[in-house]
Amino acid sequence: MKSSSPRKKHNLAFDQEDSLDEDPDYSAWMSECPSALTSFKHIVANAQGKKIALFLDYDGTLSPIVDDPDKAFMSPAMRAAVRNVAKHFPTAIVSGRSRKKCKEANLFQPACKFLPMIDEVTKSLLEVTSEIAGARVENNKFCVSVHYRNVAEKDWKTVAQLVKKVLEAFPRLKVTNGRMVLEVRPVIDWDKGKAVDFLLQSLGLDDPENVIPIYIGDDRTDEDAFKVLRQRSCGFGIIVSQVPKETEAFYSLRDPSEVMAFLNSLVRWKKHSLR
Ligand SMILES: O=P(O)(O)OC[C@H]1O[C@H](O[C@H]2O[C@H](CO)[C@@H](O)[C@H](O)[C@H]2O)[C@H](O)[C@@H](O)[C@@H]1O
Repeated sequence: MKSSSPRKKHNLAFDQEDSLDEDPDYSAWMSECPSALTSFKHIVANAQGKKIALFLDYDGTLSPIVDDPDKAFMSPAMRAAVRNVAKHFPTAIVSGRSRKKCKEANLFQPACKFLPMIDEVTKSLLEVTSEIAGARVENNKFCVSVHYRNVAEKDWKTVAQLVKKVLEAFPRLKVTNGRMVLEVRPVIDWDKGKAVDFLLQSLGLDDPENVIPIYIGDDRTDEDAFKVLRQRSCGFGIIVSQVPKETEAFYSLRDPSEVMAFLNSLVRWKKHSLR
């Protein structure tokens, strides 16, 4: 459940949140993946005459990481920043979380035939983890999260083994690692990168000459979106992290408060450019 960065000599937990300001490795990383705030002028210079399309992850990007996933809320100031930025730029929140049904939604559900299987695996995961103090199973409709943030470190391995064992009966499901979470999802050709492609196309924004997509996210699933933008050579990813990480993103921001500052700067820049 640990990941290492090839740029560091020692291992770093993917979720480690201590600031490494003084760490020379961190400074080296910042020179490869500079702050989107200090590089703001450069970013908007590239966007001159083009439309910016914004893609935002939720947990750890718009809301701070908290112990209870049901209590991961945007602050009122962040809510206002997102609302504001969405008035000026096409904006989407790209999350693995489920959402309440929306009557006017244009639904595209590539994992829809997996719904009964997801319910079934959720039951099994609930059963096997019931004895592990702090373990939490969250049914996200098209995937299931097994959280171990509140589990004693000595039991992390057991959680991973239990999940692995359950999945032996579900060969069409796979498990990936997130921030103190094991995510069980269908083996299909779908990820946040594909979601960004789909959204750009269906919103008529698939025009690299005139549209600059910006994707901001903090987790491993967001890397698929960063990769797509890098491959398209159009737009860029911004990783939210306080520690050096191997990433396909071009820029970085430290935490949700810097994300909010970046969104507010975009709005100010847009208003200024309309004057
Ligand atoms: O695929 P994503 O949209 O990036 O979702 C990743 C997971 O996000 C949530 O978990 C994370 O945030 C929680 C609240 O701050 C935190 O408690 C947890 O440790 C983090 O992993 C969500 O609850 C999960 O279902 C998603 O898989």
